[in-house]
Amino acid sequence: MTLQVVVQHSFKGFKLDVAFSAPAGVTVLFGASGSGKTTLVNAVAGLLRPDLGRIVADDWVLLDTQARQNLAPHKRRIGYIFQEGRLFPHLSVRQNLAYGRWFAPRDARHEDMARVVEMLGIGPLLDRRPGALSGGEKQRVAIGRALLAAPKLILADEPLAALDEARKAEILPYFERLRDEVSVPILYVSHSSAEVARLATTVVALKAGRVAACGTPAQVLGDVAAVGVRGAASVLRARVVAHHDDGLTELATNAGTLWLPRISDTCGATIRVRIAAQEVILSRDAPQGLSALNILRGTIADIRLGDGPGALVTLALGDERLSARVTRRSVQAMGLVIGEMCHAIIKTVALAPEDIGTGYVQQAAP
Ligand SMILES: Nc1ncnc2c1ncn2[C@@H]1O[C@H](COP(=O)(O)OP(=O)(O)OP(=O)(O)O)[C@@H](O)[C@H]1O
Repeated sequence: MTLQVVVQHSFKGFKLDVAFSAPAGVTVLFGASGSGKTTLVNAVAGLLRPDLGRIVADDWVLLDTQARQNLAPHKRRIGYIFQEGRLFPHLSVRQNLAYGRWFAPRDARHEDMARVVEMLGIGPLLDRRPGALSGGEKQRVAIGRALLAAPKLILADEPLAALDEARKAEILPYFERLRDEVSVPILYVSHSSAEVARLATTVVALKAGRVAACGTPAQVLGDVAAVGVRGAASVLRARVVAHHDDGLTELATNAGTLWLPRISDTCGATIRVRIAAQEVILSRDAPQGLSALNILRGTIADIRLGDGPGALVTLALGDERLSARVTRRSVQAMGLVIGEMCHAIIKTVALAPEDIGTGYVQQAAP
C-alpha cells in the first residue's frame, strides 16, 4: 500500500511543485501557513485541477494529467475528516454513520459497522444527535463515518485543530488505532510537531510550495532546513520498563534510561517519545547534584547554526539522535566540537503525555 503524489501548479506569485511517495500508514503534510498544504489537499480531493499531476493511492488512480485521467471528487473514494467534524445536525449518530456507508460501493462494504463502533468507542452515542456530543465525540463519529464509506484514502485536514488539549489527548489514540488497524492510507495535515511525532509513518515537510524534507518523524523533525532550529525535536523509540510508586514511569531506549511522569501505556509496550530540542541542555562534564533525572551521554554528531542566535547540537547516543537547542555563544564558550563526548540533560516534567505515541514504531525498541 503506497501513496504517490506528484503535483505542480502555479498561482500568481506562488508555485507548488511537490513529489513524494509514502508507504502505508499516516503521511503527515507538515508546514507553516502558506506553504501549500491546502492547495495540495484540494488537488488530492479533486477541487483543484493542477497544471500537472499524478496522484495514486495503492492502485487507485485519482489523477493522472498526462493520461488525461481526472476522477470527479465524488468518485475519488476519499473519506474526509475535517477540523469541525461536519456531521449532519438533524441526523442521529447512527444515521450519520449509515450515511457514510451509503457512499461505499455495494461490493466494498466490508468495514463492519459494529467493528467501527467498537474501535471508536461510540456505542453509547448512537442514538444522540451531534448537538448533544462533545467536540471529541463528534470527531470520533466523523472518523467512523469516513471509514464506513470504504475509502481508498482518508484525508484528515487538521482534524484536531479546533479541540483543546484534553480533547486532543482523547482523540489521538483513535488515530493511532486507525493507523495500526485499518489498511487505508491516511493523508493528515497538521501544524503540530507533537502530532507529527505521535502519528506519522512518513512526514512530508512543505516549505514555500516545495518538499523541504520527507522521511520518518525523527529524520524530519531533526532537520534544521525543514523545521528550523526553533522547531527541532527528537523522536526516540522506547519500551515501557516499569511504573514506580513515586509516580514515575521508567523507559528503556537505545540512548539510555528515561524517566517521565507516569503514562498509561502498559509495561512492555513500545512507544515513541518526542523531546523538543529546547527542553535539552548540554554539559561537557558529567553533571552532579542536579535535580534532573534524565542525563544521557553521547558523541556530538552535528552542529547547525541557525539564522539567529540559536544553534542545534545533535548527539549520537547508540543508534538514536538527540538534539539540543542552545545559543551559538554556548557552542563557542563550551568549545563544542563534532566527535567529542557531551551530556544531555532533560527535565523529567518536560516529557508530557502529548509527546508520547503508542503503537506503531518504525524500528524495534530495545
Ligand atoms: N486560488 C488561489 N489563487 C491565488 N493564490 C492562491 C490561491 N489559493 C492559494 N493561493 C496562494 O498559494 C499559497 C499557498 O496557500 P495554501 O492555502 O495552499 O497554504 P497552506 O499551507 O494551506 O496555509 P494554511 O496553513 O494557512 O492553510 C499562498 O501564498 C496563497 O496565497
